[in-house]
Amino acid sequence: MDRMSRRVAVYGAGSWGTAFALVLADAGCDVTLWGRRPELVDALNSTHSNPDYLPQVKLPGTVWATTDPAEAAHGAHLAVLAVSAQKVRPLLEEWRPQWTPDTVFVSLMKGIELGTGMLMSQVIAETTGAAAERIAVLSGPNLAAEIVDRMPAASVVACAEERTAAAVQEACHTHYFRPYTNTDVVGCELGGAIKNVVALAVGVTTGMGLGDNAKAALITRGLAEATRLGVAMGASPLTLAGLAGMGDLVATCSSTLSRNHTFGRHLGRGLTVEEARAATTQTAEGVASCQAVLGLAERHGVEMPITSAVVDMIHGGRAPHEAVRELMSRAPRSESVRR
Ligand SMILES: NC(=O)C1=CN([C@@H]2O[C@H](COP(=O)(O)OP(=O)(O)OC[C@H]3O[C@@H](n4cnc5c(N)ncnc54)[C@H](O)[C@@H]3O)[C@@H](O)[C@H]2O)C=CC1
Ligand SMILES: O=C(CO)COP(=O)(O)O
Repeated sequence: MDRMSRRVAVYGAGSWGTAFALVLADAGCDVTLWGRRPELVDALNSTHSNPDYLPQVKLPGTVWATTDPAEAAHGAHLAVLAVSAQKVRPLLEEWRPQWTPDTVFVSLMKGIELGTGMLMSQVIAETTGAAAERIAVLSGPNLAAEIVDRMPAASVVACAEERTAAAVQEACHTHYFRPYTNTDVVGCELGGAIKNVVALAVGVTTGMGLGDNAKAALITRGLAEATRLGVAMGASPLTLAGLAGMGDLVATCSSTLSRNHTFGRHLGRGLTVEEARAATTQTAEGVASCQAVLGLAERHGVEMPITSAVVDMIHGGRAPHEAVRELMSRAPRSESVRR
């Protein structure tokens, strides 16, 4: 990357946008972090911390926050998107004129758009007009609260154009953050979105006190669901077996830091969906995206019983113990059945 391209815009000053701004700054980039709330942006600039999401972070002086999206875009060759997946479309439409024909977009978002069933890379392509060579996604086991403590983590940067993936990899490679490249964008995005749904299911069984065998079964069969849908949509099963699939399943389904896992635990302990929502101040993407994932599964003729159970619990009023009973009483089958 040339000198100019060391300027990066990160949109979304929530947990992951803030943590990734730190990674980029540690990798030598000058980062402008866009946030929508002036009081949070002021706090970021005056304290170099993020009191609302990650008070423990100490951002270096090369991270500057702004509420002005045009200021964020100015001179930045990378536009990193870290807002909630269901909220990004109108923002991209509004901001489109601020980017240049060279801007490379990097999605950090792990969700599928409700209504359209589009992956975030597809939403970016449709709203900005950018070609696939300029759209990358970053996905992997990357809990923001660990990253800001500079604890070791690996991730995947995927782009149809290997050189773009390599440029993004170079922009965010630090001594504690190790990104791999991949050209399988669909596999990486599906892995990131579906692990959130599986983490909700694991959270439910954890909240119900159903033990580690249940957790292992959900993680493994959740991976089977992700792989079936991925293959039907053109992804490589190896991608789902990698960091963006299995890796992120392990992190998210094991960690109490995960918002999806925590939301599921609330349900498993007997909270209603509304009570769980009220207890969750940050984005738990699986809550909305589970419906979009199930829609994709139906469109592609793929069975996803865990996803279906999560949709039933969150959007259909099904009690957790009923969902567990239904999953366990499904007709016996071979482990190798593909669809
Ligand atoms: N937190 C984490 O550890 C990780 C999160 N992710 C993904 O990153 C994405 C962002 O998640 P987080 O930063 O964790 O969520 P968050 O809840 O901490 O922050 C969400 C951000 O989106 C913004 N936002 C929400 N609605 C908006 C709207 N209508 N207009 C403008 N901005 C709006 C919020 O102001 C906030 O800056 C999600 O897709 C998540 O799955 C991916 C990897 C790790
Ligand atoms: O994606 C994540 C870790 O890789 C964060 O998971 P949650 O969104 O469930 O907190």
